[in-house]
Parts: sequence; C-alpha cells; structure tokens
Amino acid sequence: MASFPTANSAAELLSRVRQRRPRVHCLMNTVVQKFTADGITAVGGIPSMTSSEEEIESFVSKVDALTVNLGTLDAARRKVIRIAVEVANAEGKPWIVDPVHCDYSPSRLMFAQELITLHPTIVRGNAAEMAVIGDIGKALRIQTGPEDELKDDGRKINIVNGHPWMAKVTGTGCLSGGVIAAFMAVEPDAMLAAAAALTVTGVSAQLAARHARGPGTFEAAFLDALDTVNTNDILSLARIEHNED
Ligand SMILES: Nc1ncnc2c1ncn2[C@@H]1O[C@H](COP(=O)(O)OP(=O)(O)O)[C@@H](O)[C@H]1O
Ligand SMILES: Cc1ncsc1CCOP(=O)(O)O
Ligand SMILES: [Mg+2]
Repeated sequence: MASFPTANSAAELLSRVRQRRPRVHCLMNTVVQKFTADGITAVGGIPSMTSSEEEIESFVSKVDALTVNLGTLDAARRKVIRIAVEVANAEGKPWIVDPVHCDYSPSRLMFAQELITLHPTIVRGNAAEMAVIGDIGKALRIQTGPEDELKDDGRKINIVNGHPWMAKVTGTGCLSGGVIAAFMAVEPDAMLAAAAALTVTGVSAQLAARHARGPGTFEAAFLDALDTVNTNDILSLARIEHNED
C-alpha cells in the first residue's frame, strides 16, 4: 500500500537530497533561471540550465530529473523540450511540467496537453493554469497557492505551509518545480517526493519571513532558509493534511 507523506518523511528526504546532491536539468523560462538555479543549489541539488538543441540530449542523459517550464516559450524551446522529454522517458528519468500561463494562450495550452500525453511524472500549476489543463492521466496533480493540493490515484494531500510574500516574488512556483525535481531524483514515489519538496519550501518561506521586511528582502532570506532549514524546523512547522474524499 502506498504511504502518506509526513513531516518525518519530508525531513528524511531533505537529508537524502543534501547527501546525494541530485542533478536537475531545467528547461526554464528566461525570467527566473537564476532564481530557480539558486533555489535548487541552496536546497542541496545541482542545477543545469541549457536550452541548446546541440546539447540537450547529453545534459538530460547526465541528470537525475528534469523540469519543463513553459514560460517565455518559443519555437526553439518547444523543439528542445520534445527532445529532452524523449530522452528522459527512454532513460526512465522523472520529469515535471509547469504549464506557465497556459490559460493565456491556446497554443501554449495545446503544447502542454501534448506533453501530458508523453506521461510526465508530475504536472504543477497555479489555480488558473490547473483549471484549464484538463485530464493529466496518471501524473501526480499539484495545484499550488495559499494551500498546495496534491492528488494521485488514491491520495489527496494539502500542504498548509508557505507565506503570502511567496506570491509577491516572481518565480516561486517555477522554483518549486526545480526543487520538486530534486526530491523526485531521490524518491521514486512522486507524492512523497513532491510533498516533501513543498513542505521544505513552505517551511523555509515561513522562516525567511521572520527576517524579511518585504518581497525583496524575503527573496534573499528564502534562499538563505532553503540552505539552513533543518529537521527540527520541519517537525515543528510542517502542516501536511490528508484528505479522505
Ligand atoms: N498566500 C500564500 N500563502 C502561502 N504560500 C503561498 C501563497 N501563495 C503562493 N504560495 C506558495 O508560493 C509558491 C508558488 O505558488 P503559486 O503562486 O500558486 O505559483 P505560480 O508562481 O506558478 O503562480 C508555492 O510554493 C505556494 O505554496
Ligand atoms: C515566471 C513568470 N512569472 C511571472 S511572468 C513569468 C514568465 C512567464 O513567461 P510568459 O509571459 O511567456 O508566460
Ligand atoms: Mg507558475
């Protein structure tokens, strides 16, 4: 029987990420490449970021997990994403899709839906994006927001951590996709991995908010907290709720 995520499993998986230092490749929008890479590094992973057609096959072959983010999408990145996903699938590597702004553009929505037919491990978006995405097959569904809702074939989990300043910093959702990929690299159960990743980011945000004055100082304090968050912080602050319905 599948197990349910807990504060203990989140803390254990964070230790695993820090110990194993998984490699995560990010096909990331141009706005938050630096912030996403910094978040992955701070939590203990090793990011790579190229979108070059010549290099993508080699890079995906070298990493442990892949993040596909559809922000600032263009024709060249669509081509590279298709190659990356083919390599990840052929090599059995976990990958996550973030269908950024698919609710703004029919063309981007169609591309997101095309990717979903290729069996991503996880689809994560905000409420507006997840409202239009439709059927995601057997992928783990994550809708982030004031509460993060995670749903697979038998488990429904809410993570009630985080801070409103996360919504005032561009790219916290994109960064969460990178951190989730780092956790998927060390834990095959996508629900346990993603719940741990979102608990760690949410608890880190709460710790950061104690030292910040607004979104600007919060952004730096959040990266600091991803680096220093520890088992005690997680055990005392994690709010992981199991839903029966
Ligand atoms: N009001 C809030 N309170 C707590 N956490 C939040 C809040 N709004 C967003 N978050 C957190 O910020 C991150 C990004 O979520 P969201 O804003 O839904 O994504 P996106 O950046 O893709 O729009 C998630 O980790 C989520 O938990
Ligand atoms: C990550 C992010 N957050 C706000 S704008 C942005 C980039 C999204 O790119 P696009 O405008 O092409 O959706
Ligand atoms: Mg987003």
